[in-house]
Amino acid sequence: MSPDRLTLAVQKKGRLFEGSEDLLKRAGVKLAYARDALLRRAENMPLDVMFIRDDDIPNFVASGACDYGIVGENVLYEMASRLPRVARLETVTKLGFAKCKLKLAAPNEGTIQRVEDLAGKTIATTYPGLTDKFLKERGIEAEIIEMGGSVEVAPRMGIADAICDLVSTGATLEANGLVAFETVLESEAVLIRGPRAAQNGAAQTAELLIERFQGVIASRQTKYILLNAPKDRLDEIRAILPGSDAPTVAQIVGRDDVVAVHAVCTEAVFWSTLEQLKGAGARSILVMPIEKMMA
Ligand SMILES: Nc1ncnc2c1ncn2[C@@H]1O[C@H](COP(=O)(O)OP(=O)(O)OP(=O)(O)O)[C@@H](O)[C@H]1O
Ligand SMILES: O=P(O)(O)OC[C@H]1O[C@H](OP(=O)(O)OP(=O)(O)O)[C@H](O)[C@@H]1O
Ligand SMILES: [Mg+2]
Repeated sequence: MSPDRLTLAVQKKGRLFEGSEDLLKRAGVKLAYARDALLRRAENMPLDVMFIRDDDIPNFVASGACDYGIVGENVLYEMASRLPRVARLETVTKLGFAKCKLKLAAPNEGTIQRVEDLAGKTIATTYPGLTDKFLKERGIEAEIIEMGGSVEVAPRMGIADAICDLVSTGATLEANGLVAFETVLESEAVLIRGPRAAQNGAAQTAELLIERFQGVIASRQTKYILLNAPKDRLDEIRAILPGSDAPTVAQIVGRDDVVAVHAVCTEAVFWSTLEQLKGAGARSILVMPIEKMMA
């Protein structure tokens, strides 16, 4: 691998792939077309993107095979519990996608309803390191059964009494007659940096890419709001605008009682926010996405 090109490891296919691809695209990275390639070069910057299985990403980065990686915190911490060099990896930034929780769950209306009930029981999981750490911290002795996937079927098949697995909507748990009773970890995709990244000749590219990633993340829920506000209710309307400290207030030609307000809102704008604004007298409310942001 060229020392002057930055390397970034991302998941080849799966739940992290789409978010990683979207982030790169929004950050202006143009990847050269290559069908089923393990490595794709960026056409417009000295960057190579390596497509691998997510479990391999922390170790690829920790060993210096790649400078950076995009991986779920769940996999990062699980691997960190097994490999000291992974435990030393630096998390550069959270990326705001692939949000899920690692949870303990057991059959509906069974005898396991809280963590203490796990003593002497069996727990199936793809995350033995994280599960073990959680149980040890609480002084509970239980047998951990490692599985590669489809963990939710384990109790029904008589393989384990409980499970420790990822949950997002909860649909998979429900479909398998399971109920969660404890959260072990809250996880999302993160950007990790390896020990050799700083020495790479393309460290400047990394700086630029990280700044762009942070811009993409910040602009995701940031919205630009335009509205007309009665002058005498301006303070009330400003207080409703989510995460906006300095809106622009402009005159409207021919109107003395109403002003135009332009605001960048850094927190989520819901339908209920618009209803509140309308209730405070705002009219002609427009909410627009922001494509790019740089501080
Ligand atoms: N239901 C979910 N909702 C949101 N994020 C999830 C969900 N399930 C998993 N994730 C996140 O996405 C990551 C990848 O999940 P995926 O199911 O694609 O993994 P995998 O099958 O182990 O993939 P690979 O073949 O790369 O090893 C998980 O480690 C987790 O961080
Ligand atoms: O709470 P839910 O929204 O139902 O999501 C949870 C499921 O999603 C993940 O599996 P995935 O669908 O990625 O399949 P996999 O087991 O093959 O990785 C996870 O392992 C759960 O099984
Ligand atoms: Mg995996």
